Amino acid sequence: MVSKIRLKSARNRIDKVDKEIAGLINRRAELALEVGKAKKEGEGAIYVPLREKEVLNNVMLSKSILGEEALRNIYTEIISACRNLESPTKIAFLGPWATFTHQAAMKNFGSSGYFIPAVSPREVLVEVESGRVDFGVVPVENSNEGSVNMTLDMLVDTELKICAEISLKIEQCFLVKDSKSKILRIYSHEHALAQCRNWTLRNYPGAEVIPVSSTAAAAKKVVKEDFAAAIAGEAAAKIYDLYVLHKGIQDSREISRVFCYRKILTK
Ligand SMILES: O=C(O)C(=O)C[C@]1(C(=O)O)C=C[C@@H](O)C=C1
Repeated sequence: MVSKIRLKSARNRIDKVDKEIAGLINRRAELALEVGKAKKEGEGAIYVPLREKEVLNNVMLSKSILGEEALRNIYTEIISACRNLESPTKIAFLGPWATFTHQAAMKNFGSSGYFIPAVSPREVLVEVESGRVDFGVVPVENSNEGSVNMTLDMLVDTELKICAEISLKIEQCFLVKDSKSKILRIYSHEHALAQCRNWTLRNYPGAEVIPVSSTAAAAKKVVKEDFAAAIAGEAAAKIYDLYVLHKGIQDSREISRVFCYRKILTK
């Protein structure tokens, strides 16, 4: 009985706090709109990575029992929504959906905005050059595999400007449709298969390992086929509604990629 009363009382206080938080977020959004209007008058860029860093650092000063990562994630989303309110942001990335480039783009921009997958790094930059999108996100380096030459070759020719670098810790996951099913085939991009080769041999020695064009393509295969698994990032599990059977299965724990995106210099 006592615990029921405590529960009810704590929930009532949560409801009250939520109202206050929602009101404060709204106040913040109104201020962001004001900043946005001032920027449009002065022709300043809506997206200011340095200012966003400053805001996040400022927030991190208030220690939270939620921990740094949780607080950062919450604030990334608040800033993302405010930025998108000032002006809707269009972001092209090397697709398809759920690639690590997509994950890096979301890590940097939050989830507000329009994310548009492109088939190659060249197409990403063409989209930015044409002004159809505001930003492009392309992979430039993978600490395990080295530089992504397709991207580096293009960076020499383009007039676009790098406006941020994004580092992402690659965490490969083993995705299945049914957690109890036997696994006969494992699909993924050749890089991801290489990153998880020892783990795969140890855990699924009899399974056929099949390279496909991307980790997202692997996830799509698993949606359609039985007895199959995909090696892909966690984002793919969310997008394709798959079950994460194992997480962090890459052989080297330190694999990370650096991404950059470039904004058009003059419009
Ligand atoms: O301070 C600004 O320039 C804003 O537009 C506000 C804000 C924010 O929400 O804090 C939003 C977008 C910018 O990239 C930087 C910060």
